[in-house]
Amino acid sequence: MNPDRFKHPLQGLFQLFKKDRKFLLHLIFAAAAICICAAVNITAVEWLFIITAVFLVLITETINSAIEYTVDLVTGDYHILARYAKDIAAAAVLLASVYAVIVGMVILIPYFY
Ligand SMILES: Nc1ncnc2c1ncn2[C@@H]1O[C@H](COP(=O)(O)OP(=O)(O)OP(=O)(O)O)[C@@H](O)[C@H]1O
Repeated sequence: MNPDRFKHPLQGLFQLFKKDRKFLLHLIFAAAAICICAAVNITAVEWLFIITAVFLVLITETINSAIEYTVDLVTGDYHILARYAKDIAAAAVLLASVYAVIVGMVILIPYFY
């Protein structure tokens, strides 16, 4: 098995931790959500939804960062297509985050009322 198969993705994650504060922020929110879910003892199916939501946000943020690097590599100056590409990539993160908030609310609110 090629060791680079893991080496390069792990280097990518390291770069994300180093340069992308939003990725770290998402991780902190995810950790907080997971602690609350563990405290109220949610069901296995509910865990699946929470974990899916967490990974969806992290994956979209990862792809968003890759798109930002690629756009910056290709365009030095302002370009409307660069703006569209970055804004649309950011929109993917926003949609995933909205999904995560909805899932969190639907699952957690009943535990508090
Ligand atoms: N080369 C460019 N040409 C036109 N608009 C750009 C360009 N680079 C960035 N922008 C605009 O500025 C915004 C912020 O871009 P930036 O590269 O700073 O990413 P960011 O602040 O890390 O964004 P995100 O919140 O999506 O991670 C983009 O969403 C886009 O609207």
